[in-house]
Amino acid sequence: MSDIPLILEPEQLASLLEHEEIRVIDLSSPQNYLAGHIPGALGLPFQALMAGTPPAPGKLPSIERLTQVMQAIGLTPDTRIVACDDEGGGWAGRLLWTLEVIGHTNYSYLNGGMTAWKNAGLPLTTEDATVTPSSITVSIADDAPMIDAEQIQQRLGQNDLQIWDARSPLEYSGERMVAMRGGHIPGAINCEWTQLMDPQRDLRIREDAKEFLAALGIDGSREIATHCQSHHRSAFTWLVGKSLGLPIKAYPGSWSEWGNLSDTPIES
Ligand SMILES: O=S(=O)([O-])[S-]
Repeated sequence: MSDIPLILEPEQLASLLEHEEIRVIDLSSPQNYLAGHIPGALGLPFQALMAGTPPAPGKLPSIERLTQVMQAIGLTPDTRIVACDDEGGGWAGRLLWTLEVIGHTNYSYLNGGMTAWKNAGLPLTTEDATVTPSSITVSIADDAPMIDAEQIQQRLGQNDLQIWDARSPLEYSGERMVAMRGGHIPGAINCEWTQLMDPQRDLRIREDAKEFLAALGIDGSREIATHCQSHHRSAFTWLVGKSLGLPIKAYPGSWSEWGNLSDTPIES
């Protein structure tokens, strides 16, 4: 299973579905999942992956809760997780980022998610998937791709960290306020997450993503920290950066933390 690419096309996944180690996890809305999913795919509500508590609901849940979630999806070290969703990769990215955080790098993303799967005319089922829970224990990897507010503050001005803000231009400028304070982290580059999806190719990752990002100044010459409001949109931008081989981490506290602290530096 080790030769399966990170970014998997629908036809490639279709040919792998019979393999025991493959586990497709669908983070589509519950309605969309129930209406039809990939045979054998298990539905996972995104809330399972978020702390969910104010002011920064996008932080990681407790390690106990993460362990329960990973056991419930039957994760073992040999399980190849393939994540998909119905929105172009935000929640699927959040699952894959979480797996990377716990050191489980055996995963793929279904490129274009359920949009691409359905438009390829591949089979759907409404039958519930059954999974035998595992007894895996989970811990945070030493090299987890995570950065916190304090670490970002320490590195501001050192010129070795590039902030990639995946929110909308209005959130970035501060005209749209969804925290106590509006604006962006000083020096952050704004590249809204959906710009990395190709609507002409069923929301697959755009083929020129590397050049597109480099033209904006996100070229991997510095370590990248990506964030949004609650590390949902930025889970997709993390995944895109990862798929391009860029040195990228995510800031799960995101703007819901940074913009609600009174002493963090802000540009608007
Ligand atoms: O986390 S979020 O910015 O998508 S609300």
